[in-house]
Amino acid sequence: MKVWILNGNVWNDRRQALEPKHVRVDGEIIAEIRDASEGLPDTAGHEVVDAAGRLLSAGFIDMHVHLREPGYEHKETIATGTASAARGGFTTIACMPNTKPPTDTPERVRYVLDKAKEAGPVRVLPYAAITKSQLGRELTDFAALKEAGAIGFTDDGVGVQNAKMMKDAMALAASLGLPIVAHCEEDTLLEGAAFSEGEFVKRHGLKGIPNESESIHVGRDTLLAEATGVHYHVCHVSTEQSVRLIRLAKQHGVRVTAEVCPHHLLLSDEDIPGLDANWKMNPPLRSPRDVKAVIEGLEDGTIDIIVTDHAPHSEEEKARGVDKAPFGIVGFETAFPLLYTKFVATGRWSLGFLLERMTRKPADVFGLGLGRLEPGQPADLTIVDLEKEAEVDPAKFLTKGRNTPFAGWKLKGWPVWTMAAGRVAWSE
Ligand SMILES: NC(=O)N[C@@H](CC(=O)O)C(=O)O
Ligand SMILES: [Zn+2]
Ligand SMILES: [Zn+2]
Repeated sequence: MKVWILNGNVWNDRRQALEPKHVRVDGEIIAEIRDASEGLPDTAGHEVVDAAGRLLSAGFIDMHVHLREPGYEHKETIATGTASAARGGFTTIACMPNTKPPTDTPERVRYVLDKAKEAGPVRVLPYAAITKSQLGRELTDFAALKEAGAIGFTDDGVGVQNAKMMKDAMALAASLGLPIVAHCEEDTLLEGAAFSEGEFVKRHGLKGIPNESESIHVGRDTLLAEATGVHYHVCHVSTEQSVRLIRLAKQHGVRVTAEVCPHHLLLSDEDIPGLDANWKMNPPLRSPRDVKAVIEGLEDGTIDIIVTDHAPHSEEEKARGVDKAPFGIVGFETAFPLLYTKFVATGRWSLGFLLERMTRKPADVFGLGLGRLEPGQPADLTIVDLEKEAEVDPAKFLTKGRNTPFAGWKLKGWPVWTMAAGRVAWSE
C-alpha cells in the first residue's frame, strides 16, 4: 500500500510540542516524513489519509494481553482480541500463555502465530509458559519454544511458587537471551480473597489479599535475577513495596524492568462501589498509598512501561458473584483515553511521556525494533482524536469482554485509525 498521511500532529520530543507532518508509507515501511510547512506533497498514485488536527503517533505496543484462544473462545478469540487492540490504537500486542491448553510447546506457539496471521490486523507476539501446563512442576523446552517464535517466558495467571524452579528458568532464559516475565504472587499468602487487604474488605467483612503476596516474589526474583543475569520483567506492579524493591534492584544494576496497568494508576480499593466482579482483577486494586507509589515509580523510571493486561471474561462468568467470578478486566479500548484524560489533559504528564511508555519504551525493553515514527521504520501508526469526548460504553466494545470498571467514564483522546505493517488495521 502506498499512502500519504497528511497534516498529522507528531510529537517532537526536543521541542516538547506537536508539529504537523506529512508521512509517506510505502509497503510496510515509513518512507518519508515532511514538515507540513513545506506544503502539500504530490499524492498521485497514493491513497490519502487526512490526519489534520489529530495526533499521529507510532502505533501503541501492549506487552501484556490475554487473547484466550485456544480454549476460551467464549471469552475472546484472536480475531476479536486483535480487532479490539487495533481500535485501542495498538499495533503490537504480546499475548500470555494461559490458554487451554497453555502455550507450552512449539506447536502451540506456532498455532498462535498462524491464527494471528490469518485473523489479526495487528502484530501478535506470543509468550510461552515457564512450566508445563503452568503447574510449576517442570520447565518447558525453552530452546524449542524460542525457535518456534516465543518472545519470552511467563506463567502469567499464576506465580512460580518454587524458588529453585524460578532460578533454573532464569538461568536457561539468560542463556537464550530471552526475558522471564513474572506474575508475582505467593499462593500461601492469598487468603482465598477477591480484593486487597484494606478499607474495602474491612467495610464488607471480607478477607483481603495482602501486599506482600506480590512483593515477596519481586524481592525473591530480583535476587535470583541478580544471580543469573537474566532480563527479569515484573508484570502488573501494584504495591508500594514492589516499587521500592524494583528501585533498589535497579540501583544495584540488576537487569530488571517493570510494567503497570492503567487501572492500578487510576483506581484504589476505596473506589470500589460494591460487591461487583467488574472490579475484581489480579493483582487487586490496592490502597491510595500504593496508587501514589506506582505513579511515582512510573514517573521516576522505576516502572518502565504501561500495559493493559487485557483480560476478557464472559458476562456469565463475571455474574457468579465476587467470590466465584474470575479475576480480570478488559483494557485495549480504554487505555489511551483513560491515561490521556487523567494524566495528560490534567497537566501532570506531557503527551510525550505517555506516548513513550506506550511505544518506544516497550519496544526497547523487549528489543522489538518498533515504536518509532521515523523514516525506514515499520509503518505501525495510530491516529488519535485528542479532542473527541465520549463515554465508555462496554456494549460497543469490539472485544467480547464487557468486564470493565470504567463504564460510563467520560474520556477524551480516542484512537480513530490504526495501521500495522502498512495495512489499515482499524478505521472509525
Ligand atoms: N489479570 C487478571 O486479573 N487476570 C488474568 C491473569 C493475570 O494476568 O494474572 C487472566 O488471565 O484473566
Ligand atoms: Zn498476571
Ligand atoms: Zn495477565
